[in-house]
Amino acid sequence: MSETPYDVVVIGAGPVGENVADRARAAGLSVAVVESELVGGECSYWACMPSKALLRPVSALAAARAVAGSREAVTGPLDAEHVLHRRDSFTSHWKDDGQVEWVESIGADLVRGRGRLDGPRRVAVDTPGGETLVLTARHAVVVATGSRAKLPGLPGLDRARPWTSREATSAQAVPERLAVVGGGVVAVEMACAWQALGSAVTMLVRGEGLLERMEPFVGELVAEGLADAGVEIRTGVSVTGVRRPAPDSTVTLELAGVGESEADEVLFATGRAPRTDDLGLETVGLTPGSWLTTDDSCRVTDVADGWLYACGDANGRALLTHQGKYQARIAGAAIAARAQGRPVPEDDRWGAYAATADTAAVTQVVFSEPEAASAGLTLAEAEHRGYRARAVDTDLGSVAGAALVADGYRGRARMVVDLDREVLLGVTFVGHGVGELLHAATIAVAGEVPVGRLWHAVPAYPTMSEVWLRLLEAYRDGG
Ligand SMILES: Cc1cc2nc3c(=O)[nH]c(=O)nc-3n(C[C@H](O)[C@H](O)[C@H](O)COP(=O)(O)OP(=O)(O)OC[C@H]3O[C@@H](n4cnc5c(N)ncnc54)[C@H](O)[C@@H]3O)c2cc1C
Ligand SMILES: NC(=O)c1ccc[n+]([C@@H]2O[C@H](COP(=O)([O-])OP(=O)(O)OC[C@H]3O[C@@H](n4cnc5c(N)ncnc54)[C@H](O)[C@@H]3O)[C@@H](O)[C@H]2O)c1
Repeated sequence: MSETPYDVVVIGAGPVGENVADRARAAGLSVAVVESELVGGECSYWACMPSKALLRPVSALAAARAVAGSREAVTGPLDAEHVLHRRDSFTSHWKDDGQVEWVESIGADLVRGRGRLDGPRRVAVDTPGGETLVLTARHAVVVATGSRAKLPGLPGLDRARPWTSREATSAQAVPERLAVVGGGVVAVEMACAWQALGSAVTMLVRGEGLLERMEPFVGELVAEGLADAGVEIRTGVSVTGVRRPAPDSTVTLELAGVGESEADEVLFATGRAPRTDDLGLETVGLTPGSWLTTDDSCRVTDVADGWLYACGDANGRALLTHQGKYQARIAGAAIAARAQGRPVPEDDRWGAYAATADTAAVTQVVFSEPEAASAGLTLAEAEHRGYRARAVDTDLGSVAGAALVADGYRGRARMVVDLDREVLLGVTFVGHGVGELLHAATIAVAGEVPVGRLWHAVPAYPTMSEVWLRLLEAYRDGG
């Protein structure tokens, strides 16, 4: 069997694989990128882009309805047909020509097919034409195969044709009743979108609230917003079985101790599993189906000779496109430096080859109505890590800029201060439009800007950013 040598072989052409390829090519390395579905990955076709295209009209409508004067101009609900049509254009109608062109433009070779490790530095690709190609890597193989929806092993589920995030972001018709199982980010965003598009949504949440990994007030305010929009939220409910007797019949969910719930479609938004199960991990001594543990340069820790890297969802560090792309930039730089014999210092916190933000300054926006946005640690995480930390809270609605944005603006902000160094460990906002407030917080956290210096970062009047003054005042006054 012929073998084609490259400096770097990337498995998976999602946003993360594309970015590793770009950085390696920029350093003059030869690169092959292997993709089994669409170049652009989950993010472009079944995750970030289509979900945000579904949610933006919800937020635009809420903005207009929140202000006297424009409120009276809004005469009806969302037009689902137009929203779905606009969503389709954001996925390029599930065609990847544009992204293929981009891969070609950086001078990487795209290899269509399913890639599998075939021993150290070797990748076997089963092509759509039925051939198997072998690619070898002089310097690095990068696993960027992402994640897929994880479904619980419930009786009847496999015959019930459940929606996962793929169907929830690509559906072409609005179900009359949609049950959503889960209380995490996918559940919240999709409940928000489909309720606004006309479904009667019921959320079946196993835990006590929504978005439990964020500050507790986030889940509370987001739940209020969803309930105001008409979503029924049932917490502390476990689904124990699913029945759909015929393909076009309704679906019945059996709930532990509280009867049943019926819907036209059911979305399981119950977390993610790494796409590493059919990847030949066993040929290099790793366990198929596992998250790939890496060091901060994204090099897989349990493989000798340092040739295997894992970036993006596949390493489980932070399941977000922007964090994965950040890892890709860092891994690409580290691969190039090591290939060129330049030093890559170990444990170089905040250095060019260490994805430090993955543990200290992860950013996330939940695009529900209201939005939630966070950078860095929650108070609970900070305390868990042993920081002497204090949370400072303020009501976003009391900021003049927020009152102008919406009549009766409801929102909240928190900063978590490291009392020993007087820098911020984390910041969280919830309220309409807070996603665009986040980057200032990100810079404060990642930059470890002293609280004393933040007083000199003067927010413009009257913007919502004046929330920073309220937070600093509350900290100064011991609040
Ligand atoms: C509904 C939803 C909404 C989301 N919204 C956001 C958001 O707003 N913002 C955000 O930051 N994150 C969001 N995420 C998370 C985001 O989608 C992921 O973090 C991101 O897609 C990870 O990128 P990746 O390149 O690691 O993996 P993916 O995007 O999953 O790409 C992996 C690629 O590898 C390919 N592949 C897999 N196995 C093989 C193989 N053996 N051989 C060849 N190719 C292979 C796949 O076909 C795929 O193209 C969302 C997720 C979901 C489910
Ligand atoms: N805007 C964004 O940034 C965005 C949007 C969507 C997804 N994402 C990313 O995608 C990842 C996956 O999101 P997700 O919502 O699927 O996962 P998640 O881990 O955030 O939430 C999973 C939810 O399902 C529940 N659950 C798990 N197993 C269950 C079971 N058997 N029965 C009932 N409930 C169960 C959990 O308690 C939790 O509420 C997230 O980590 C997030 O980072 C990001």
